[in-house]
Amino acid sequence: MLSVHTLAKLIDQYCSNSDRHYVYGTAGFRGPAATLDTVLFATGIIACLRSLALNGDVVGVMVTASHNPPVDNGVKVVEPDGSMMPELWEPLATQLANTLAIKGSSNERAQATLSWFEKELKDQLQSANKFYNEGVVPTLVVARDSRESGPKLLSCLVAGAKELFHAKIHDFGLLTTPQLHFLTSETAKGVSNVTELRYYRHFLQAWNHVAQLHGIGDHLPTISSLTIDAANGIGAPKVQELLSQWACRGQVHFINNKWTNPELLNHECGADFVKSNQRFPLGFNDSKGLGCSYDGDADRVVFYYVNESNKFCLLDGDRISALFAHFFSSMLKQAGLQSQLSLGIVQTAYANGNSTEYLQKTLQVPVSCVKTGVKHLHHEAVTKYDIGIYFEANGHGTIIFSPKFYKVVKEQERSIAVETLEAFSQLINQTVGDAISDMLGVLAALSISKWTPQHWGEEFTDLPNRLAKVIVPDRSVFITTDQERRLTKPEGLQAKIDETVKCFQKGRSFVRASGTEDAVRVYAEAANVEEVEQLTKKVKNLVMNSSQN
Ligand SMILES: CC(=O)N[C@H]1[C@@H](OP(=O)(O)O)O[C@H](CO)[C@@H](O)[C@@H]1O
Ligand SMILES: [Mg+2]
Repeated sequence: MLSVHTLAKLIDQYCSNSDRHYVYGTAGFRGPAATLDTVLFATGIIACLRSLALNGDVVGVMVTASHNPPVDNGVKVVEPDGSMMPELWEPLATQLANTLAIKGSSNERAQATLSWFEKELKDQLQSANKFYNEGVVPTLVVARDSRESGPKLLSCLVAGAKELFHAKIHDFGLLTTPQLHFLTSETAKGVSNVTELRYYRHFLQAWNHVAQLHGIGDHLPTISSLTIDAANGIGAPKVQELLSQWACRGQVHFINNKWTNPELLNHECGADFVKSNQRFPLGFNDSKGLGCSYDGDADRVVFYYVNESNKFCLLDGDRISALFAHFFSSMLKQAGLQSQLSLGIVQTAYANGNSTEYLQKTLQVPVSCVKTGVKHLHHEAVTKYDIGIYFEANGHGTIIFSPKFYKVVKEQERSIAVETLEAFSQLINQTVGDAISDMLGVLAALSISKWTPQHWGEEFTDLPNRLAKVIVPDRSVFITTDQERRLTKPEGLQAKIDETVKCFQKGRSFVRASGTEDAVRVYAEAANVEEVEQLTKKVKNLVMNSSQN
């Protein structure tokens, strides 16, 4: 398919990083930007092979490291329908990046890569090979977040895809991650000349529809103001663009919107900072209104407000699930569809125990627990429910509506509730969690339910909880089962955790290796703050001791 000489030349030019080990994990490849050019080159090839395996269908590529520090970057590949690249392909991406990065001359690296192609293209990638030989050209849509390293890294990806595959590439420039997912899927549907404007038009139209059904004019009825913290990331100009046409824009303040200053990205602001530190982002001073924080690529959102006792109250992913669960069960009842359409929530083990109890006992909505990582939540929501609501506690999530949902709703006699269900399925970006679209969804649900932020926050009380990290010599020895809630290895550790947890009221704790950081995570919750601190400390010690043995 290509000569050693050509590939070696490209390696010389675009793959300065070698003698490293890379893994395509939960969030694609991630790491310090200076170590990633080979990875980006490899990802260009993988994206092209994926497109070829789909007979030239559109594959998306997003260059971002989300909430990570500004010096990091990363990349992930998106399917034509806007979902993540299938898990089966992840090891291929890992192998290719590591083959291109072997220690050796560019000729040796090129040789190794070509042998890998020979071997792999004969097995898993047969269809890609077939279409390649038939002259099919891969199609990619690409974009990046606001990081300084983005343009250079993207050029490595584009070089590989163009020189080796003559790929057709539509470069959208700067986008949020969910915009890229959405526009990939629109392009794949065959819409011609897809531009960024399509995204804004779609979500504004959906908002206007919901607003008109419920008489929401230019003022959100249950909040006095909305402060948006865009983590100094790419979400800032994008949400500003969308909201410039929004009827309720008069109520909005922006903070941390200095996206052109890359050093400020995620610095003391953004969804991850707010959720991890349980405090306001820098610059927040709206004690009467509702605050919301996006992460660096605007695929996560959390909300917060100040209560009467002047206390910071976080409304995280679990709360967003709870709000939507309440809203949709009520709409289904009003539409008389509760027995025809199934509604369910998908959480991970990190969901607060009281949120699960509220969903199951108070709202009587089924809850599934799956492994960490959006792809697992997404899969469960798609396969199990007609309206599948999924949010990680950190604010990443969306709602998925099944084909049956659309069929049933279409056949239904028109009513406000039926039309609201329909309009909401447009207001939510179903391809992936989207801070901007989720924010509009939350504001609509609050307005329609007549819930103030306080009301939302007081539906249930979170159990005190802690999320801690332990650095161990080798995190791969921590093997889990039962949706990551229990350890099977290191041997004996789970029994010790169980013994410890028993001593705490409402105690729960679990340990798992992070998929995105070189660390083991320890989660604990208990009836009060003192107990949760103690429980966390004890379990952390157990983890540390098990690693020393
Ligand atoms: C506890 C936690 O927040 N874990 C995060 C984090 O995964 P880890 O595998 O825990 O590192 O990054 C993922 C990707 O962004 C996100 O999906 C997930 O929720
Ligand atoms: Mg993100």
